[in-house]
Amino acid sequence: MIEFKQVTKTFHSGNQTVTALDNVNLHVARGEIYGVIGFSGAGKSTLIRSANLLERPTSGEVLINGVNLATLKSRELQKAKRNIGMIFQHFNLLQSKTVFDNVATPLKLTRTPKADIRKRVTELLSFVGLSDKADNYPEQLSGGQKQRIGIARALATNPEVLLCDEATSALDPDTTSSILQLLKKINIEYNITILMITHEMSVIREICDKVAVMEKGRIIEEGSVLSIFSNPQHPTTEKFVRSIIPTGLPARVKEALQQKEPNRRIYEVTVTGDSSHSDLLRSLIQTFGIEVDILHATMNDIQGTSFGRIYFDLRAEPEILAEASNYLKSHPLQPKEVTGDARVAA
Ligand SMILES: Nc1ncnc2c1ncn2[C@@H]1O[C@H](COP(=O)(O)OP(=O)(O)OP(=O)(O)O)[C@@H](O)[C@H]1O
Repeated sequence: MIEFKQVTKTFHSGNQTVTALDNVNLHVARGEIYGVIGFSGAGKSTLIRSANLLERPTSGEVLINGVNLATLKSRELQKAKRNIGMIFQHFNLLQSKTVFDNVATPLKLTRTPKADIRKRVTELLSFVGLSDKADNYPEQLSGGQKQRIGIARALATNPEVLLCDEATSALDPDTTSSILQLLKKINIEYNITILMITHEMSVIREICDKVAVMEKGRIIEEGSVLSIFSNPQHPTTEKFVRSIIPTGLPARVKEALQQKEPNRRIYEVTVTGDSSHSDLLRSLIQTFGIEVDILHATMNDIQGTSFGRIYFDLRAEPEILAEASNYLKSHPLQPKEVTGDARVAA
């Protein structure tokens, strides 16, 4: 649906060259909500603005439904752009126009008949829950209401794609949540593909299916939200995950990790929704007659699927521990021995 192929964008200011996008490849499938997260200056805005040609890539191509917008003539380009709605951090509403006229603007530009405009705007205002605000002006609305109007306007031309540029960054947590739920509703009811950029992991956690992490113009990690949250690989990704899910261990567990004893080994296992860690622990006890203790466990929830990390120790004679260790090496849950592991104990 949206495909970035080896996209590079450089800016020149004075005698300096900034590479805002550095050979970016990204694929957003139809119907997905795809989040891109990164710290300030990572290249997120440039990325999302390249999706509708607000920025033209220096090299590489962006395809929407297989079409590279940069190759279209102006008329076709206008038509293609109507298929891509966009909402902004600061809403970008026209202050001198009423709510109704703001939502109607894209339809007036396409010379839609008046009666059709009225029908569509009325429908959209009802969809975003603001039918009673049609005659108000933007300054009479709260931030959340302004964003709802921004969303209604973005949907006016029935787009297949919605781009969200830090759409909730100016809003308080409750309002953020209600706007995110509205975006989810749009995704489900209208089957609109959503590409959003944010610097808040909580936004990704609440509604995205997939996430890409950007740093210095590159995508450093991507995957399903569950896999990124439960098993981040890159230190920057880990930092984002830690920003909403504390991963620190209690002092007593850290202490235990540092003590090496011949009759004891400590393991860490990451579990998600359907993975059965109790089977793993039971089989250790039954097969090896081993003593198993859970030292610490964390559990979290992402869009209804739970995931977490369990630290357990095994106690037995060294030969039995060696056998159990071999068994664990080939176990599908891939428990990792962390006895004396300085990284985990830090
Ligand atoms: N028009 C421009 N001219 C020169 N440099 C630019 C321009 N737009 C972006 N840049 C630079 O490109 C890099 C990426 O910027 P971009 O705005 O895409 O990052 P971002 O991740 O969206 O950051 P933020 O969250 O702060 O908006 C930055 O170093 C920025 O200074």
